[in-house]
Amino acid sequence: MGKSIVFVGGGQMAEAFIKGLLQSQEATPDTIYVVEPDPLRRSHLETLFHVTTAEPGAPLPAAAQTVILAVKPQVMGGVLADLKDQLTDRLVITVAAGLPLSFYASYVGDQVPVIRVMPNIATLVLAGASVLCRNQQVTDEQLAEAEKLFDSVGTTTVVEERLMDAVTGLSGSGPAFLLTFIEGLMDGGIKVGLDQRTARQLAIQTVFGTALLAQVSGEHPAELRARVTSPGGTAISGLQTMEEAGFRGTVMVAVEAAVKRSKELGGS
Ligand SMILES: NC(=O)C1=CN([C@@H]2O[C@H](COP(=O)(O)OP(=O)(O)OC[C@H]3O[C@@H](n4cnc5c(N)ncnc54)[C@H](OP(=O)(O)O)[C@@H]3O)[C@@H](O)[C@H]2O)C=CC1
Ligand SMILES: O=C(O)[C@@H]1CCC=N1
Repeated sequence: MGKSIVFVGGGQMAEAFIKGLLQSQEATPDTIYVVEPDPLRRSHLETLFHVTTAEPGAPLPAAAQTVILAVKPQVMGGVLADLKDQLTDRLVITVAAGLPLSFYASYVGDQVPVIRVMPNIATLVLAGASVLCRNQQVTDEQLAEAEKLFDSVGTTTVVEERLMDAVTGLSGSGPAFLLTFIEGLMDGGIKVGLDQRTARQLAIQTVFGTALLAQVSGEHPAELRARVTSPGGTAISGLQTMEEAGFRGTVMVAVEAAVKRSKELGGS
């Protein structure tokens, strides 16, 4: 990309992006500027990535054409109220859950190009799943530029805005569900006598390898699962317990609950 980028908010998501952008060489430290109130976070990011940081209130660098808003939805209104005059000539990219494009227009007007993104935490290891939508002011060139940015840290999908809450429930919140599943696998292993280190390694590699298999094969998960499930074997015994406990339904309801919360955060 080569042009400078401002991150407003230097928390978990900003850190994931900065790491990904630097690792993929899509940006260099001198092109990244982070606005963050917490001095410990600022110093953490400076030490780790050699980027420039500042407290909120300092003017944003004039050369930065792209501003990535990475603060919590609950504080976004205040951030936009403070920055609105500095956002008019830039491309605004927001990663906040829930907030619709109209929310940004209510602060900065409807002439500012805004791209709404739902990334996920796997961006940290260049394996994120980002989903984008745009307002009418975003040109095809700006969208392509944003896609390139997010492609550098994983996959990018462009959707209509009406689907953003749905993807927030699935790919945005999904890592939390999967990590809980990994914990469950680990605890199961520990319960039957494995040490923690072995249980962790096996749980993670099993989830990783299975996801890779599902991706590479292109087969429906049910077809792959049938291959692991020998008649009268071990897997079918475990699967029966999962079905009896309503595991699949619980996962579905978890996605739905996250979607509901995304809608609430967006005010609907
Ligand atoms: N974490 C995730 O997996 C995902 C998060 N998101 C979205 O990304 C956004 C950021 O989330 P996440 O990184 O997890 O949150 P964090 O709380 O880790 O990061 C937000 C940062 O913004 C800082 N901040 C608060 N007020 C201001 C301000 N006025 N100006 C600049 N920075 C400010 C906070 O500082 P302080 O803590 O001192 O208040 C904090 O360091 C959210 O909107 C979330 O919905 C989207 C997808 C996945
Ligand atoms: O929990 C959250 O609100 C953020 C958005 C998606 C994942 N984490």
